[in-house]
Amino acid sequence: LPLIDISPFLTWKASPDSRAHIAAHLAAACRTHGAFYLTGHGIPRATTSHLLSLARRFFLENSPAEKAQIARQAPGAGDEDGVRGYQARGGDVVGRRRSWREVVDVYREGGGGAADGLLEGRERWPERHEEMREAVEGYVGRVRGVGRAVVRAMGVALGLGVGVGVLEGGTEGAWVLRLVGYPSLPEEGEENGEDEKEGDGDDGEQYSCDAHTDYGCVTLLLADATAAALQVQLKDGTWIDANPIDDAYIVTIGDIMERWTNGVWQSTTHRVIHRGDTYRVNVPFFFEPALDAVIRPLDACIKASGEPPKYGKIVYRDHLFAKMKGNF
Ligand SMILES: O=C(O)CCC(=O)C(=O)O
Ligand SMILES: [Fe+2]
Repeated sequence: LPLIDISPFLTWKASPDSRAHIAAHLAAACRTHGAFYLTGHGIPRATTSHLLSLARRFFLENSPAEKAQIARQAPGAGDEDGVRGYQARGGDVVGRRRSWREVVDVYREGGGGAADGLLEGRERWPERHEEMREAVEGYVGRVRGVGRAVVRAMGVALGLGVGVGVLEGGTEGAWVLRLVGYPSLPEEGEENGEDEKEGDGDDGEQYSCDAHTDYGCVTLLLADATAAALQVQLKDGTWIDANPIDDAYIVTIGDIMERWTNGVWQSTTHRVIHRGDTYRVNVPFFFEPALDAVIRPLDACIKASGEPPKYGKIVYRDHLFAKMKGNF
């Protein structure tokens, strides 16, 4: 996968030439690979490694009962909104398969404005997870800035001059942060004593996380050093390992970006097959449009695609809530 240094979009001092240079690389990366390594993001290594190690400790050092204290609840139970919190292995479904992983989902607070209270909840970090709450909040403050820089660069890459509509109108975008823990997949044929469908596809293959595209705008993956786990599908259908590079994010394109670009950039199909001995930890950050953003193919992209608009108009909130209700 290509390497993109985003630093010219994070400082006022960068020359227009340096930005144009990066934007040209970015355009090629998004069109041909749909994923890239992001360097020059400016988030200290201490911040990212602290968050990864807290996530690892959360998954490995808490009992199931302790984790269940922040388990996802049905919408409407207390002030729960049915999307935040912990899901044990087997709870999370991607594609047609149960994932072989445990997750904690953290959403921006502030309400979704849905009649049924979806996204109206608050984060619940029990006292003993205070350090985690602080680390997540501090990290989100920084990684959102990187997300903004990426979409600003994408706007330039698409010839729009501004950030692909994400920041239009000054409305603050939505976001989701996920802490993910991957135990190693069981050996082939090994009896795991549980629901045999778990992690097990129709084709007999096992996946830690089945092939999918992310539903939002762009995803910034902060992963530990585990190699041979995440795979990205190239446009010709072949799968390649997207192994982590020290201090770089792996960025993938989501469905919203495909709609905005009228398919000039297609959302990235990816999956996880983790057979290594170690417990893998990953913290994807999903950088999203504002909930009230109206998403339709952008005029410049319709022109560039040389095709009529392929996607209708949607409001991001409706798109997101439909995904949430279908458990993605
Ligand atoms: O664990 C990974 O590397 C990817 C996770 C992922 O694709 C997701 O949670 O959407
Ligand atoms: Fe994903």
